[in-house]
Amino acid sequence: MHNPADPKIIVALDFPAQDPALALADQLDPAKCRLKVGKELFTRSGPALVRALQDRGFDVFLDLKFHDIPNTASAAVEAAADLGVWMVNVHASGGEKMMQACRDRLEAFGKDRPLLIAVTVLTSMSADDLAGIGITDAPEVQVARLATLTRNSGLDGVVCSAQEAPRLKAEQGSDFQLVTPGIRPVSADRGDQHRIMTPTDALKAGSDYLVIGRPITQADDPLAALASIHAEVVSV
Ligand SMILES: O=c1ccn([C@@H]2O[C@H](COP(=O)(O)O)[C@@H](O)[C@H]2O)c(=O)[nH]1
Repeated sequence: MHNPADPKIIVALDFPAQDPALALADQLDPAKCRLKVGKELFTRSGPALVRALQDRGFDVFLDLKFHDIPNTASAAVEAAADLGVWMVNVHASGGEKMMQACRDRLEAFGKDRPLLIAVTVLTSMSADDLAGIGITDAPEVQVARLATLTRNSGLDGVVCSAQEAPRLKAEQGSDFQLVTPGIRPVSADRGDQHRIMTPTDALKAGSDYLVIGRPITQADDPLAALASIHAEVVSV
């Protein structure tokens, strides 16, 4: 059910500089969406940009997908927590020891710690792409395997496709958070995304948060695009 205190839409600010990112943020309402800062924008604009978004009242998901040895990944997660982000992520394929080290490093932050989630199988990947890296299971099977590893490592949830949400909610429980990119309104271009779903179908399938980038940021009228998606999801 829709909870106005917990916006479900996370707008991916995939911009090459801070000016267009802040220009869009200045038109958005933190009560209606959260914001995601990924590799491109963070590499160009860094922690100052994250603080500028937080100063405007936004929860920030720092989507840097850390994947490294436990000591390095956990130190990076701690740095994200020091920044006061709402959510941070690692790659589940970094393994249980890496994920546990990241979770342990956040304990010192108590109730102020960010949500820690793990990427399972990128939503751009198909079964053929997985086979290309030596994984012959279907994407849904590999996602389910990594979700179990993630939950057993004590993390809060996973990044997956909404297509996998029904299975993950059944297997991992309703409290295990599902963050789903690959969201495409009916008429939107899928671009490089493979495992996609519409906003309404994703929420019905069990997604907790919808990550949406180009259908909003590349629209002729980004505000109208977001308003249309928002109107669609508040009625689910
Ligand atoms: O599996 C994943 C993990 C992360 N992403 C990120 O989400 C957004 C999606 O943007 P769109 O423009 O709506 O495709 C983007 O920042 C990705 O880095 C993902 O797509 N899939």
